[in-house]
Amino acid sequence: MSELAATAKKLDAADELAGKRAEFVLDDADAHVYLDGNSLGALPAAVPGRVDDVVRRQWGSLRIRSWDESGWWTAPERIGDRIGPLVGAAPGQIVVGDSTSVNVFKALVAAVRMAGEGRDEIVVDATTFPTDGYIAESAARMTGRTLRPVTPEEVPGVLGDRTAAVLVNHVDYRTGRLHDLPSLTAAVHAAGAVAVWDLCHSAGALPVGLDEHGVDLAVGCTYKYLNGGPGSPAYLYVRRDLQDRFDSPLPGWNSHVEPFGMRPDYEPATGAPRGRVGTPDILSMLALEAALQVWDGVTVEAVRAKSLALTDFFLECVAQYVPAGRVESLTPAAHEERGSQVALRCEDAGEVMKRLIERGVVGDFRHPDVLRFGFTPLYVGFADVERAARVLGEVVAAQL
Ligand SMILES: Cc1ncc(COP(=O)(O)O)c(C=O)c1O
Ligand SMILES: Nc1c(O)cccc1C(=O)C[C@H](N)C(=O)O
Repeated sequence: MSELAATAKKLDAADELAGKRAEFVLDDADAHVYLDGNSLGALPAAVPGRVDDVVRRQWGSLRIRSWDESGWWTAPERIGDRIGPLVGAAPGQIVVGDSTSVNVFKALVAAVRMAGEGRDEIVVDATTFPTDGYIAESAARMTGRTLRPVTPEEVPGVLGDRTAAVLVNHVDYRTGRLHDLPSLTAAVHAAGAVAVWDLCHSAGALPVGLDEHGVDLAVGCTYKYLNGGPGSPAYLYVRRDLQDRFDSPLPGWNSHVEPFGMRPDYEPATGAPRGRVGTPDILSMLALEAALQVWDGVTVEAVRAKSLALTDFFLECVAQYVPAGRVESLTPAAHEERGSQVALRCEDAGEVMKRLIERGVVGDFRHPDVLRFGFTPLYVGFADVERAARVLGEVVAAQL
């Protein structure tokens, strides 16, 4: 056994989260190493039974009664409150529903409306996952504001009296860089603007501290580190003291103060339900609720500690196994700047990832030259990490 394999064994033996892997449906450890949970989280074992019950009993037998009797109507806020502790939000501030893209739209337009008429600029993360940029451009056009794309590092330097809202990613989807949420939020507030954070790549991987850091609005998906399943609904956080000022650009009937009054005039609900739009996607939503059970007894701090240990160990193994100069890490070495993934620049990344997947190491490729490896601490172990780096070394050596 190599020295690194022996180290992996020791680290796995000491891992307090190791038992969580059994709560997921995964192949045998020697079949696949799954390092793509930052795109689609693995299936929690509790989900199929719950979905079966929701479909057969709640829908099949109870039918319409399930809106009340099975808790369908209140699911968006109930599940929002289950996500709350994972992102540092007290109850009553998160509503689950719609996609991240739709929630980016709701949050950004509402942020511009909160900021008031005098402010004519929306600042957006220029390195963002594309959907946020596309929607910010449309939101700017619709609200008559100018869009200013800058890197997160440049944000403090462009803030001023003109800034209405700022949309930033907590963790960069390509590089895995973790942006400084507390200081950027404080800078946005000092300029009198509204901060909107996209938590897709941080929620469930590291502490976010929404309430603690006074974030105004936040959105995120649930199919990555929260393991909600393909297309599972996203969520929207509106800080409690801003909820009365949240003026939704999509005021659907589910966000009405009296939805079943069927009134022609719109009067918004109070609290988190104001972020709703239309009928919730119950099947996906209740699958997500079952998926969130894996968090019982787990703290985000423990997940973060393991995440950093996994990514550190991966970088160490890559340095040992991969021929010098073949890959270059785009992910910051400093812990305070790292999310839960490692991105390696590699000239023939598309071909290399294909070979890796053929050999059972599943990461993903991002244009034009990035190998991306996501580490989900609830089901990835140190032996997985050692194997992934070793196979990567063999694959790139063969491609030379
Ligand atoms: C940062 C970020 N925002 C948004 C999205 C996607 O949004 P949606 O769930 O609407 O496809 C992703 C990934 O798909 C993402 O990485
Ligand atoms: N949402 C996705 C999908 O529907 C298909 C394939 C990938 C995704 C993703 O989530 C991609 C992911 N946001 C990324 O960071 O690349």
